Amino acid sequence: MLLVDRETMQNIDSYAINEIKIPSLCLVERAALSVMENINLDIRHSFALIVSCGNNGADGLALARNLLAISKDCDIYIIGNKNKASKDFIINYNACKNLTENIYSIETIEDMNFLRKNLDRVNTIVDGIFGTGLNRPVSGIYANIIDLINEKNIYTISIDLPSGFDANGENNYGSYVDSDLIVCMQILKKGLYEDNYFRDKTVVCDIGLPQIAIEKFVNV
Ligand SMILES: NC(=O)C1=CN([C@@H]2O[C@H](COP(=O)(O)OP(=O)(O)OC[C@H]3O[C@@H](n4cnc5c(N)ncnc54)[C@H](O)[C@@H]3O)[C@@H](O)[C@H]2O)[C@@H](O)CC1
Ligand SMILES: [K+]
Repeated sequence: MLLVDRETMQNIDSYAINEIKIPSLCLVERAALSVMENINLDIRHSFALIVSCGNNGADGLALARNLLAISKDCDIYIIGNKNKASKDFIINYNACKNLTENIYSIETIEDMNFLRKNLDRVNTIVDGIFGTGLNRPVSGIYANIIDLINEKNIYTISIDLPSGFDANGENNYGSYVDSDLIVCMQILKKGLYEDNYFRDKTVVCDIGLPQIAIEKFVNV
């Protein structure tokens, strides 16, 4: 079984994008579609997509765009500073803005209260807060939102990793999303494999990272 730690996955992503010149946006789109393929769209009609402004969030917004395209009910909640967002995030954010008015920034206690109330109207949460970019324990509003997701007991799909959970499985990062399903991109992360609880809830999906990029950093 092929496993990677955070640094190796970041090296593979970066080699594929910067050396092989695969557009990052294409990988994000594949990531989003691979999550979509793992959603039972016959029973899941209402979604809360909770994202921060990195590429895990870009995957989440690309998924929102694709769900909106088939007229699914989507509320999008953004945490963090959009001025520092990744370019793939911004591209998908701009498209989402033209597809729905239900996009909310979560910054204040009032925003949190709104989120707490509004989450009750959906039957599915998509967690696009952190993936392999997580490099320190979550705190502040990020921890509060993760705790709220867990409190709600709504079916929750995490993109790549449960947000707050360490890809390397080495550090106890405090709060992390108690996901029902994790759609892990391309290669299983070591931390998920080593965690009995999450391993059984994880599916790994190909997003088009080429074998030569993988073999450069992993003994296959
Ligand atoms: N272009 C790429 O590199 C691709 C990335 N993909 C997705 O993007 C994810 C990685 O994206 P990013 O590297 O942008 O990072 P993330 O989106 O995982 O995290 C966003 C940013 O949060 C910050 N951060 C880390 N720990 C934090 C904490 N505790 N509190 C607050 N902020 C914190 C970091 O600056 C990090 O860059 C993957 O897990 C995957 O879902 C895939 O879509 C494939 C392509
Ligand atoms: K996530």
